[in-house]
Amino acid sequence: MSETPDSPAETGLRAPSGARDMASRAAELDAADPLAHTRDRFVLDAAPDHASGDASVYLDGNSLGALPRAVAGRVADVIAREWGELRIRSWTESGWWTAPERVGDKIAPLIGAAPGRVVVGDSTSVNLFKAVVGGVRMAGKGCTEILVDATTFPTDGYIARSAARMTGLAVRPVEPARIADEVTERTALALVNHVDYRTGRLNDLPGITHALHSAGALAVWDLCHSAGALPVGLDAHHVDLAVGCTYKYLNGGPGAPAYLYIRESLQERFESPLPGWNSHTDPFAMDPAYAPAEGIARGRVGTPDILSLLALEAALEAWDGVSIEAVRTKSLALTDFFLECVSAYVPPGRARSVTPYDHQRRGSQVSLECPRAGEVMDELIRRGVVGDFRRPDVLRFGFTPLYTSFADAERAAWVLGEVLGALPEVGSGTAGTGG
Ligand SMILES: Cc1ncc(COP(=O)(O)O)c(C=O)c1O
Ligand SMILES: Nc1c(O)cccc1C(=O)C[C@H](N)C(=O)O
Repeated sequence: MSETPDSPAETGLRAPSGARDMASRAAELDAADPLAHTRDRFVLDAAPDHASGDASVYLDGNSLGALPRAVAGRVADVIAREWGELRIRSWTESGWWTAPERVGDKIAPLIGAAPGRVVVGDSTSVNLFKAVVGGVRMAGKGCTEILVDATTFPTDGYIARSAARMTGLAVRPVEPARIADEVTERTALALVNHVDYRTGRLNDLPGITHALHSAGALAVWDLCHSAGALPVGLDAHHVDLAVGCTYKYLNGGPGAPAYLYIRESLQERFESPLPGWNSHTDPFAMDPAYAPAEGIARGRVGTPDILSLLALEAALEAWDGVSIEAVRTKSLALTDFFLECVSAYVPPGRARSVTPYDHQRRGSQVSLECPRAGEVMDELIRRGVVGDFRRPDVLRFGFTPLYTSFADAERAAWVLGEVLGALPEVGSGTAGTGG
């Protein structure tokens, strides 16, 4: 990995203390946790117990968030009453037609956006396409290139390359930390991941955005691994365009629709490359000539995926009375504590954290490099600790403050210590989830 470790925990893990005082510390931390009550808003296994392997610890909310309790009843009502009884009337009477903007306004405070700047619909990949092509169309005439985060999740790179081909620009991969030095007056925009999906590294959104603006380029952020895990501050940092999924820390469910943020002052100039009838100023005019809607609705394309969209809306109720700042505080405490438990339980030299120790650079996951990581994750899952594996050698553990407890973190580290301690005996199974 290209990451340079920056913490004691990353350079050599201490000998297993065997000390169960970490378990008592976890109990104390859980007792003092102001977000402990939100765990009941989710469907999860019973509290973890070292003596039995029955209950699982779910540390994969950075891939698929757990099911919020409010979702099943709401979806049942949408199906039985809104669809089953009201049928077509629900487009207006049940608020289906305006759901993309309404749900966008519910996500907005979590990513630091005022109302009217976020629209929900389509996948992350599709919204990346809208953002990148829309951004290039707003960039200066002499621009010849798009910068792409060299460590990006692959879909962003694929989409950026295709968008560049269509708009006649080149794509240049650049490490996020180098963007301020590499941006030039020929750069139309940079597409950057806020949190790196493999390492959990948090990129400097305010600094990179400022550097891009200073060179006259636009900043386009992928928030998949930060939205719902930490404050993003889109409006405060003058981000131009942003995109994110809702199935990770926002718990919207498998395939839940993504969202697009467009800075208010750019909305009038935003020309969607996918101008479907739902983004028309008067969709039911059925006008052959396209005229974009005012405001964020011009980020829409076609008919919204109502069942998933309304499941997401219900999922967002899990945030009632919760501030994103409180979530960030707990996220850092959880990842600190997990790293400490890993240091205590994992035999020296068996694993190395590639997640930055510095709070300013850390998202809400811990990634550990170790040999035979696929087999290790298979064994962890068999023993009830669900994280995931990314090739070739990364174990990922995601921490969702709304439902992850300190006891979860301690148990996961304990089981990891046992599995890595017995590494020669680990079977030669196949790769873990999502490899
Ligand atoms: C950073 C990032 N971008 C995009 C995606 C996926 O895009 P889509 O929702 O279109 O599958 C993911 C995860 O799947 C991701 O981690
Ligand atoms: N979107 C996913 C899916 O449809 C299936 C399995 C995993 C995913 C993921 O979200 C992967 C995730 N973005 C990652 O960080 O690796």
